[in-house]
Amino acid sequence: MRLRVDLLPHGTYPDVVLVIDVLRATTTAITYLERGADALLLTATPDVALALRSEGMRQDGARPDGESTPYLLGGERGGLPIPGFDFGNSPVEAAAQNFTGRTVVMNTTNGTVAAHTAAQSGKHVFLAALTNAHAAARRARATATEEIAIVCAGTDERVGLEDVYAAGVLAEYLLAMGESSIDDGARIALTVRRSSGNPLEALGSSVHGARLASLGLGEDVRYAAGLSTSTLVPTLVTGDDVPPGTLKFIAG
Ligand SMILES: O=C(O)[C@H](CS(=O)(=O)O)OP(=O)(O)O
Ligand SMILES: [Mg+2]
Repeated sequence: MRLRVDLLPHGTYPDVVLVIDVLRATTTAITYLERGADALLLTATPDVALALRSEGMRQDGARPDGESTPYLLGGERGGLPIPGFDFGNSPVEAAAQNFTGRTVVMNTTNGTVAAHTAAQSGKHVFLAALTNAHAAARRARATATEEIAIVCAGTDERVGLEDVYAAGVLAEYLLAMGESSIDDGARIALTVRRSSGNPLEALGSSVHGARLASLGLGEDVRYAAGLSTSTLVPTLVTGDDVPPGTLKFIAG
């Protein structure tokens, strides 16, 4: 088995891909499914998300529960909610809601883009964060036949300490589960994990963690630092019901 860590999304992925965007997209995605969402649709652009909702309203009309569409929109630009969306990209906000029976359509600056890159070639694509680290590692190990690629989303095409740290946590778990050859990306991630303190210290010291704190979103950083608080692993599925320009993830 090969274990590979890409510090930014690039290249092609022949087998299993774990996409990480700890702050905050994959942490928030896990939370939506934890809070009962039927599915997540990760869109390529905000416009695809807005068009989906308009189309859903046109087709469905009013639903019996008084809601006009099964779609709820979550996402951000510059860390703040996108105009016309229902939610930002906050796991704390998501954890306070009940999404039963709803599909959450997500678009974010980095995480949803990384998922689209991974899905272009990956055979099995999962979303991972610190909050589901152990379950995601187990799932990857059980699924892979040749390679596990951990793909860090980064921020605006720059490497993010929070994602590399989480990749190191996943790599540690994976190496404890069986032998693998590891690339230099995995060595870097393991070194960062071992030298950056506990999860909250690591996330808090990252540029993006500090930026979120300055936006008043420090509670999201604290939430994202919760290690293996969930056993849920968002899993990419395909099928005729997946709208163009989106990736569908369900709870696995
Ligand atoms: O919401 C986030 O934390 C970031 C947004 S940004 O880096 O502040 O623009 O988005 P994500 O896609 O979750 O990295
Ligand atoms: Mg991020």
